[in-house]
Amino acid sequence: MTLITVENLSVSYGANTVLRHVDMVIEAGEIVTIVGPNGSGKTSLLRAIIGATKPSAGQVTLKPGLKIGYVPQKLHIDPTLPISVERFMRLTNRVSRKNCVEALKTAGVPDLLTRQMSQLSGGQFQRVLLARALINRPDILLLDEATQGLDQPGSAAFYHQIEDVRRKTGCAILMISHELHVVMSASDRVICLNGHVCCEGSPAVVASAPEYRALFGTGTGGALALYRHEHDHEHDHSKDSREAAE
Ligand SMILES: Nc1ncnc2c1ncn2[C@@H]1O[C@H](COP(=O)(O)OP(=O)(O)OP(=O)(O)O)[C@@H](O)[C@H]1O
Repeated sequence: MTLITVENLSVSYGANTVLRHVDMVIEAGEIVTIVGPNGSGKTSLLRAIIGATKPSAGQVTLKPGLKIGYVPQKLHIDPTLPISVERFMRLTNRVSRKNCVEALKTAGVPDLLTRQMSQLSGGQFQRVLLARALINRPDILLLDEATQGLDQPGSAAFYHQIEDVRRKTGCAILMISHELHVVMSASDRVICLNGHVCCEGSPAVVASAPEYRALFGTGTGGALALYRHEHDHEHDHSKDSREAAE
């Protein structure tokens, strides 16, 4: 079942057109990652999907009644503000304590309910944001650079958590990331964006696509291999070494 259809989408800020003719479909239950250099329009695309930015052309169609959970890039909470995890989670959602506990469990941090937000580690904080996005049982989670500020093992652990969330809840996931090598392992499909869709496909296909390599170089090919054991596809390393030798 199709959750989101983006057709011929263009987004402009004044005379500056940042997205041109973008077509994209997100199906139920899939994990899709959008990669692209700074300023390539990734956030603008997410904002157009949630209706926060108006397209200058084309359209976004959501499945009727689609429930979206949003995990922001970063959220600043005044460290002097005493607020518990439970209170934070219930600020914007009218939910029971039981629902909070369930969501924290799904996000991999079952024991944080009574902790202070200001005392959480970066990874715990992002998982609380994830739990908050899960409370209303969304059909799809949107994550905008959700691992910013985490180190590489922390990011990898967060993305494994995302895969686990998908397994447990069946929700689709659309995420933006710079950390191509880490995030790709968790993705069914990768869309490489640079004002338009440059290329798209399985992580291995995108990593070896000339358009992707032109934008990001060949460095991530080897790092992707670190995660190969989690996939049933093959990655053509002969090409990497050939290019490295050139
Ligand atoms: N509200 C706005 N008004 C004017 N220009 C904007 C606005 N939001 C974004 N832009 C411009 O649109 C372009 C795309 O920005 P966007 O944030 O969508 O890219 P991004 O791929 O998410 O970038 P990054 O990886 O740096 O977060 C940039 O050149 C940015 O300066």
